Amino acid sequence: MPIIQFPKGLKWGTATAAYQVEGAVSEDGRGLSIWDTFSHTPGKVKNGDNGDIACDSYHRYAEDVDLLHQLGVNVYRFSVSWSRIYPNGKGELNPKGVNYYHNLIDKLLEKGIEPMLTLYHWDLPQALQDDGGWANRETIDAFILYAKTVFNEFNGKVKYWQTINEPLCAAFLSNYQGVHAPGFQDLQLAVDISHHLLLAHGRTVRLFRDMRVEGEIGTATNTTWREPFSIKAEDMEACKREIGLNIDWFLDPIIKGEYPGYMVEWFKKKGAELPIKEGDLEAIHQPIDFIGVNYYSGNIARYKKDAGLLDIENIEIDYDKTYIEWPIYADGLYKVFHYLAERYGDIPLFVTENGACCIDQLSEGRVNDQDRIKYYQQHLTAVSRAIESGINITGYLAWSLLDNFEWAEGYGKRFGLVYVDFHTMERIKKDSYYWYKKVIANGWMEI
Ligand SMILES: N=NNCCOCCOc1ccc(-c2cn(C[C@@H]3NC[C@@H](O)[C@H]3O)nn2)cc1
Repeated sequence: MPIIQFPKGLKWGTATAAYQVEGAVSEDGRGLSIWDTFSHTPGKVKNGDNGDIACDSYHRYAEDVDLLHQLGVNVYRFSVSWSRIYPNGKGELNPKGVNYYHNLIDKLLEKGIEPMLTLYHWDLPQALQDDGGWANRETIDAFILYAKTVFNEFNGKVKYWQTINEPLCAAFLSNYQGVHAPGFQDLQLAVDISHHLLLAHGRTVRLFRDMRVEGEIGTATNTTWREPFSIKAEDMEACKREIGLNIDWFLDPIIKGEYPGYMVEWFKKKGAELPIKEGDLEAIHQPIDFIGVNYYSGNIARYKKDAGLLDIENIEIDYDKTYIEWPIYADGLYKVFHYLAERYGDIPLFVTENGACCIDQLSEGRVNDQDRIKYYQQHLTAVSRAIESGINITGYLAWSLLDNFEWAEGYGKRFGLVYVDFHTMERIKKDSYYWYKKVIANGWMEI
């Protein structure tokens, strides 16, 4: 059986996010977030699911850290709930919220696990949304206050930091497609918010440097791949737009100091213009220590006039799909790595999310998720191919440690290495957990 060897220094871990796992939404002073509002709005989330309890990780974090320790990871990525720290987004600090994250981080460090802290994973305090949310530039100031507080509290304990998770989703799924909180459908609003999220990112990185916070700070970028259906210019340009909205739109301003012109023109044609003010691009254009790569899927695609935002249609016939209907296309991850290296140079790439949604049948206390194991084998092969090609990949985090609240899909879409019985909160290690544990321990995998 051939094996694939990984470099000794590659960091291994898993990832979660506050609203998806914590629960305890009204406990110890936490304020409401836009996802509390959105998930309690009828029709927004499948089965009427919400994050009120989720995986109850707020009370069970020690158990979760034990699962991480037994798994053998050296990094655990989680996010801080802004409205636990500042229940109204700014103003009065909530010490009990701060204390929860000290307890979580201390427990991780006790077990020799490096925390990777995401400052914003979509759960904007509702009080700030009531004042216009990310459409209001003043929300950026509130974010900087929040970031400063988190940096002050956890500097020295946390060595890996991420600013804003998947700004494509936070801007466009949330304000153009309208399928995520707060649920607007307005392209100009989405473009405005994408710019303000980049401003928040850049000013946070500047603050991180000015405060001399220890460690590394980076992004958490949606990535996807589109293989042109043909070599016709219209097909290739359509694919470039899809990849460009995921990657170029958010990383060019950070790394190159300018937006991708072809996308600026595309949005202008669609009636949306960037709200750039004097000094904005300089504020965004701050050196980062790594690009966080969140990859799930890709496919063949071609130009189709007036199809969606980007005049593109997916041709998915060549691929098996996961249970969330995303095509399985591991070669796309390999191409994303090369795309990032060619476009942005040798900035370290850290895979901060990759994983599969599977049906996951619990039978006699076991979940035989061979489909998820195969997904990981395929995508870790892409990681190894890229590393062997000279791409600077420093870590790999599986999404996710636990089955959790998968946003508008609710709890019916399971991504965890650990099965969660949402009636009892029992955690049950899936076969993929044991498989991943072996890969981490050995530093290689059989294929
Ligand atoms: N043609 N139009 N394109 C422009 C608009 O694209 C629409 C893009 O849709 C998308 C894009 C990305 C996702 C997605 C979901 N997850 C899983 C979560 N990641 C963070 C963590 O919380 C996980 O739960 N990762 N990525 C879904 C839908």
